[in-house]
Amino acid sequence: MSSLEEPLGLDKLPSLSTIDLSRRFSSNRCSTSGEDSGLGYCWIEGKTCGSLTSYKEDFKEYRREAFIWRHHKRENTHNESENRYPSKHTTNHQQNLYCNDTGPRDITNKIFKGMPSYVRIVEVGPRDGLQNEKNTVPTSVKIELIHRLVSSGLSVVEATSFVSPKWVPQLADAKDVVEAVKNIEGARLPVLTPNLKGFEAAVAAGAKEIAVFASASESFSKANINCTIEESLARYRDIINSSKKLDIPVRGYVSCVVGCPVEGAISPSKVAYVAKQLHEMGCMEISLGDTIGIGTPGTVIPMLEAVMEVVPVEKLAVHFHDTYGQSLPNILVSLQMGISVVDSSVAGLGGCPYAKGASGNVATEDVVYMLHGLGIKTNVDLRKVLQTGDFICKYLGRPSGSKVAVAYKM
Ligand SMILES: CC(C)(COP(=O)([O-])OP(=O)([O-])OC[C@H]1O[C@@H](n2cnc3c(N)ncnc32)[C@H](O)[C@@H]1OP(=O)([O-])[O-])[C@@H](O)C(=O)NCCC(=O)NCCSC(=O)C[C@@](C)(O)CC(=O)[O-]
Repeated sequence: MSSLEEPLGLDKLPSLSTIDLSRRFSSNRCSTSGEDSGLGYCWIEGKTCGSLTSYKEDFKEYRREAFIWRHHKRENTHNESENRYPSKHTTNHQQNLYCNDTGPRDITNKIFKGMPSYVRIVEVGPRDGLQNEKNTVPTSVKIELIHRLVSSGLSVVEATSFVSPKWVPQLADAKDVVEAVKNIEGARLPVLTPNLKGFEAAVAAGAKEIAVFASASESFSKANINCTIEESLARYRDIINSSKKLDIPVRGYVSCVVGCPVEGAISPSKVAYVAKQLHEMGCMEISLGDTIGIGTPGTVIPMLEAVMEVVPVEKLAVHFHDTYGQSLPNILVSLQMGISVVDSSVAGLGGCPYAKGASGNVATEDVVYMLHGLGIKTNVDLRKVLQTGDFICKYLGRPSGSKVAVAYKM
């Protein structure tokens, strides 16, 4: 059985016994019989039943309970995009994609208490995803990537950076990109600016939302933007003063919130200090970046606790690079702590050119798959994100960094 067919083992998680129906996902039970188009029957009582007949028995047994939930889900998915559910041509793995969308929303167990019902995904692929690419990606490809990401339902797509082309040659076409996408409807298209020069260039090109980026590590601040943390905060106060006059919202990033490629572990109090400064100067949201992807829930939780002491949780976002494969558990604990904005990159693209060893961001496809599996809404069409990841990976000539994308193609 492929890994995707392994039961999720939800019944093995601690204290899950309180769930009336500890349901287990198994792809061989996602029938395409059409008996129930896609709802409710992918989660079967935690019984091992491999055959179709036992599935049918299970299904009858839960049809009643599932009815209310199925009816509710159907209402919610009424206006979802077409081809939402498996057809007879759908492969087994592709079925999983649809079945996973039926994750039991009514998870009552305490470990899921307080989880958001909706998570906003901030797609950073066109910026963070491409900035580290060695070979120049044509402007036309970047523009198509942004269009495709927006059409998948992502409501925030970070488009580019207005930084020195000497420092980040890949994004030297920032002006052309913004001029080409600025009128796209249905999504916010923020751009990074490290100083007033970049801010003015971004506004002139038509940018309507800005992101500034400080660091909790002095060494990384110097390496990345050639100034100290305090100097960067002073620059950002100037940007925010200008942005307020133009009614342009500004997001603030804090990089190296867990570790720094030079200094190693970063203290949560330092992260909290920088986040507080950005919040108090007027950033509408603070994204906490594990730039080199070394965080685990064991280090992310204390960092978030420290930051949440000084910045309201609803103003926070998390931004995990996936170097050690810890992004999804880090995101899960972040959600459990009340955060509901998650940054990710299509196909897991990305990495900061000034953070040695930083791998790509967590893949948008994998984040959406996990969230939908928890019954958390994202308004994102996973199939379209997969197609977009396929598009950019084909252009870059390399496999996707998304596990869901790899499984989906099997
Ligand atoms: C900030 C600077 C410019 C300082 O660089 P500097 O050398 O100190 O700047 P300068 O003021 O001395 O100017 C040097 C040259 O750059 C030009 N310049 C100056 N500013 C700009 C501008 N905005 N746009 C375009 N050009 C600019 C300026 O005009 C001058 O041009 P020259 O006279 O040499 O021809 C440089 O260090 C820089 O561009 N750094 C950006 C690096 C970067 O983008 N890193 C990746 C960001 S990702 C990240 O930070 C992490 C994040 C956000 O993803 C979250 C996470 O993962 O943790």
